[in-house]
Amino acid sequence: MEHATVAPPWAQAAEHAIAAGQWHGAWCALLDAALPAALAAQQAVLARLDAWDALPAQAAAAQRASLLRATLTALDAAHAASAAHGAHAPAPNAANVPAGQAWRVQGTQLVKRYRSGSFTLGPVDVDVAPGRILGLVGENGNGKTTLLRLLAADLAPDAGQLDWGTPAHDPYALRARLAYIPQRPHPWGGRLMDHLQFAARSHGVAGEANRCLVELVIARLSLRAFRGHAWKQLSSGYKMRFELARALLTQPRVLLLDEPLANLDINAQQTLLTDLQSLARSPWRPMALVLSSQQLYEVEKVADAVLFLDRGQPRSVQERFAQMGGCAVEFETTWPVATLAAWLGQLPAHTHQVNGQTHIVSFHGATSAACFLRAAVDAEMPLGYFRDITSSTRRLFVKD
Ligand SMILES: Nc1ncnc2c1ncn2[C@@H]1O[C@H](COP(=O)(O)OP(=O)(O)OP(=O)(O)O)[C@@H](O)[C@H]1O
Repeated sequence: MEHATVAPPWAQAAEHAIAAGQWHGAWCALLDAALPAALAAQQAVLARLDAWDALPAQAAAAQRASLLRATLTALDAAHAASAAHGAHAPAPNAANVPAGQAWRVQGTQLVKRYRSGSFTLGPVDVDVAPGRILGLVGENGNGKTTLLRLLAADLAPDAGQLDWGTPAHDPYALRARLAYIPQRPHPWGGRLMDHLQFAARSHGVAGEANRCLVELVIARLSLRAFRGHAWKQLSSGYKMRFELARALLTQPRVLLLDEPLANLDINAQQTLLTDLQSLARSPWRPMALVLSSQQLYEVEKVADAVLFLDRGQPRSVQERFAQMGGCAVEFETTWPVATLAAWLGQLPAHTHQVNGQTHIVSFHGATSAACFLRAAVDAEMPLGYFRDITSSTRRLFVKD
């Protein structure tokens, strides 16, 4: 009896997006699958991408779906063939990294002291496996950049050990697969496409493999329309996407980003985080990803773990939540302060902090966020915004 072949999860996700008419999501899934594919498969995907761009705006959904499905089928076949040969297409990269290397980013009892000031980071432990995302949060000046620079081998720790799973005696292998995007990346000269091709070339990717890799990466990061742009012509959001494209060309195993969401509008933040999440969790080339951000809620949505730094010291989020107990809510209302205070006075034991227009109420007893919301609705409180922050690191930013 013949068994129906079950499509791999990436192909199922792509098929789902195609069926739902989510063209961008479908292309993202297909391009993620194309990046580690053999050159011939990459060329076929690029040809279909050109065909897609040439479709008239009013092209029927069925025609679009059919083009995407043909791309999916070709990629699925290419990956199945690679798997049948026991490996995927060899990465066109000069780095002499042993296959199957257990890359991760691990820091044990890391300490960094700046001689010129009184700031000390740590001791802090970090351990991020491939495919996992660690979010670094904390107020300004609490050591997020310092920690990222230690993990990026950009700063040497005063104490503690760093391990990326690569031989410590081989700094080239390490540098080749470790990508760090600083908060304020340096300007670059020339045109975007030329610059990326040069970056790929300097990582040993030449000729047609270079063209295909760069084209796929710029397509994946929605940079196709900006091929000919210079640095100063790009908005902050697209500058960040460029940095990410340049990092991806090195096929990093560890990706470290300092405030990648700064200066991005809310849609751009969400798109970038979704991209980072799917790139980090690539079934072919998973990356250990660490990012710092002030956008707590956005980071919490994608991170597997969050490290809160307070004056250079790591605070155990779970431990703090256990100590705090109860629940906490954040909301905005147009009620006058006196009206709100009178209404809150009827509620069970709580603390109330005001930050600009935003209120945070923490309950010490058994009151749940749902109870608070029900009471607010019953009182017809005008609510412009409401969030249950009981399990959010936002609570750790609240000043007593
Ligand atoms: N090269 C340096 N020499 C001396 N002190 C430094 C140096 N770099 C950073 N610091 C200090 O170390 C502390 C932590 O800085 P760091 O940039 O790591 O914090 P951060 O949490 O990333 O801040 P932000 O959110 O503002 O980027 C700050 O007090 C900063 O002034």
